[in-house]
Amino acid sequence: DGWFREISDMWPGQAMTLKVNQVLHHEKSKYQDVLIFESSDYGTVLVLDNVIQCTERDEFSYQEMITHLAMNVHPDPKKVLVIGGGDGGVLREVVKHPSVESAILCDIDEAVIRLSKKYLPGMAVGFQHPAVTTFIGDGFKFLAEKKNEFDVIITDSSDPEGPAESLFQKPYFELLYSALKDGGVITTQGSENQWLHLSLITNLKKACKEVFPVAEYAYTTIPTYPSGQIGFMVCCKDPDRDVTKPLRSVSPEEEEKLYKYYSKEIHEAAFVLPTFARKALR
Ligand SMILES: NCCCN[C@H]1CC[C@H](NCCCN)CC1
Repeated sequence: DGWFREISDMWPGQAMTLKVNQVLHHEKSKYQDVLIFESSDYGTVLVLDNVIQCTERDEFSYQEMITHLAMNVHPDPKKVLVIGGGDGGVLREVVKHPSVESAILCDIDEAVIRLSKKYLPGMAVGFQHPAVTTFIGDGFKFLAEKKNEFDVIITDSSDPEGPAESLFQKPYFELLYSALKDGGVITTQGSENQWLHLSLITNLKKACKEVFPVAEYAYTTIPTYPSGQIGFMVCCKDPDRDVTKPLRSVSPEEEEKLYKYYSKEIHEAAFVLPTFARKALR
């Protein structure tokens, strides 16, 4: 009947539905089902294994926050790694920082990169920057060979059910820790939000705290993710770093040129949780 329904046991009894004007592409890649459709009101939509990954209308919320919550709490990020992120949106945000000399992306599925370049040019623009290098492969294996190499690592993955499952467990956070230089920062999509599976976030934060001295949970509002928001873990190797406040910021005028969602006020507000969530994540 012309509607896409995001039904999943990860968010029982609820489902975002988007009106479909036209299916643009649908294929089974080596790893997942890839669907791209033109929606009536959210622009082009990328769906993997029936889970909404991003829509043109609201992707900036997620891409900006998962990137700048990390980049702006590092004093001078030169070398950045993105695990996942095959649609290019996070890369687009990373290269907004003049300090970046090298931005490397490792995504397991070439289909996501290929199809994003064709159907999501506003995000895939990130691949065009001269500082960007792209690898196709398993981020877990890629990281295992990297020691003391990156200032910031952003894990922009799909959800725990599917090819990204290993990116939500403690061994992965240990790999991240050893791939980071001193003072390095990571962000990872928090797999759920405070309205859904608070226990998942509690476990994720516990796993992060066993590896990183600093691990804080932040969230952003985004209409097309379940319950209209998504959380992030923000972790740092430096025990004295307060990740809830940006180390670097630009003027409000400059912010309005650089960002559509992020600001230094939003950075701090993102870590302020409602009482029920604050108690659960203590
Ligand atoms: N660059 C955008 C990729 C988006 N990554 C994820 C896609 C799935 C989405 N599920 C939200 C449902 C709760 N897990 C979280 C972000």
